[in-house]
Amino acid sequence: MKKPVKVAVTGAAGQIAYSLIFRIASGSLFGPDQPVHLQLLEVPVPEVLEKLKGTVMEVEDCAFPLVSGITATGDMNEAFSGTDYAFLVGARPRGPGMERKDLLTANGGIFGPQGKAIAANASKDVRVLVVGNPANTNALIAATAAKGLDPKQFHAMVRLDHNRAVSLLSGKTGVHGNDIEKVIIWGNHSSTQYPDLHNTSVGGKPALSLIDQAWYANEFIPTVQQRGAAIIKARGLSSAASAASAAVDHMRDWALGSNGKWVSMGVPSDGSYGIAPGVVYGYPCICKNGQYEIVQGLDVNEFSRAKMLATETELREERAAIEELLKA
Ligand SMILES: NC(=O)c1ccc[n+]([C@@H]2O[C@H](COP(=O)([O-])OP(=O)(O)OC[C@H]3O[C@@H](n4cnc5c(N)ncnc54)[C@H](O)[C@@H]3O)[C@@H](O)[C@H]2O)c1
Ligand SMILES: O=C(O)C[C@H](O)C(=O)O
Repeated sequence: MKKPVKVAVTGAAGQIAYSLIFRIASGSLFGPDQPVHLQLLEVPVPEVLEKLKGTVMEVEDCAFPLVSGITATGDMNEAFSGTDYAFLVGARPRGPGMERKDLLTANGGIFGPQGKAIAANASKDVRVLVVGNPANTNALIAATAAKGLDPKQFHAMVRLDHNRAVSLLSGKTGVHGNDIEKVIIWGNHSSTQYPDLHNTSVGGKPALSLIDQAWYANEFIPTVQQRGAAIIKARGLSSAASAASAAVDHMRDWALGSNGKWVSMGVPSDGSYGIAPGVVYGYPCICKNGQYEIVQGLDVNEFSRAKMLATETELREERAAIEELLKA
């Protein structure tokens, strides 16, 4: 048996965690031969910790062969002790009629202290995926606070949008998602994100040769951009199992490699494609040997450039709005 890896999940009594923890424990993340030690963090409020206890009891009752231990705590230093992989999920979700950036004030304050606690306690190679909204700017806050770690160790999740785009295109073309490649989500996990099909192939053919431009511009893009709101309207709660699934996809590809495939990841901009350095921006990435690289050299037409800039502008505005948190 391999040595267990330590996997932290924050917001561990919440609805995404209720799916995510069980996926990690069952081996969906690292495969059937990798034991995991679960580190579950919640707010130090007695009723919430009691609820977390209930989740832990259920994990125990699954008798998962791969779970080597469980730490459930309201103390972030304990939760991030020796962590190899961290999912920062704990944050308030939006309700109907809200944009995700409306959560910046409520949630921004969570991620600085957690970034600090990760830098102080986690493995120096820790990989952190921020799921809590607004995910891109929260990742920037956490990375900035985590002195001594590389900002590239902090990602934001746009994989749910990527998976939504694949699924929608699959439904339209009748080709299984397995045969759809090179979808890109550029920018923010928000309604300004740009789902780009200019490089996408569907069953080996260019996607844009199979769908008409009007459907792409007027149906496909807005549907992907608004899918989170559509789920909230239908369920009365924000997406949970699909978010957990996307989080597993993101972390697995980052850690184990994407096998040459393009995957969309919110990563700190290095200036690629003219995007402001530092903002956490959705890019097409290829992962290998535990590292990611932004796909370079793509042609960007005027249509795409305008949309990439719109989402970059929103991210700059979010960064300006929390400037004080970046200094703390
Ligand atoms: N990036 C994405 O694609 C994506 C997708 C879905 C949801 N989300 C976001 O994920 C977040 C969680 O969603 P949910 O549905 O699980 O919410 P939820 O309300 O069911 O659970 C959130 C949990 O986080 C806990 N929490 C709050 N502050 C915390 C802190 N400082 N430390 C540890 N735990 C803390 C709460 O006590 C709660 O139990 C929301 O912000 C939501 O908008 C992001
Ligand atoms: O839309 C939301 O607020 C939740 C989540 O970010 C989603 O995309 O489903």
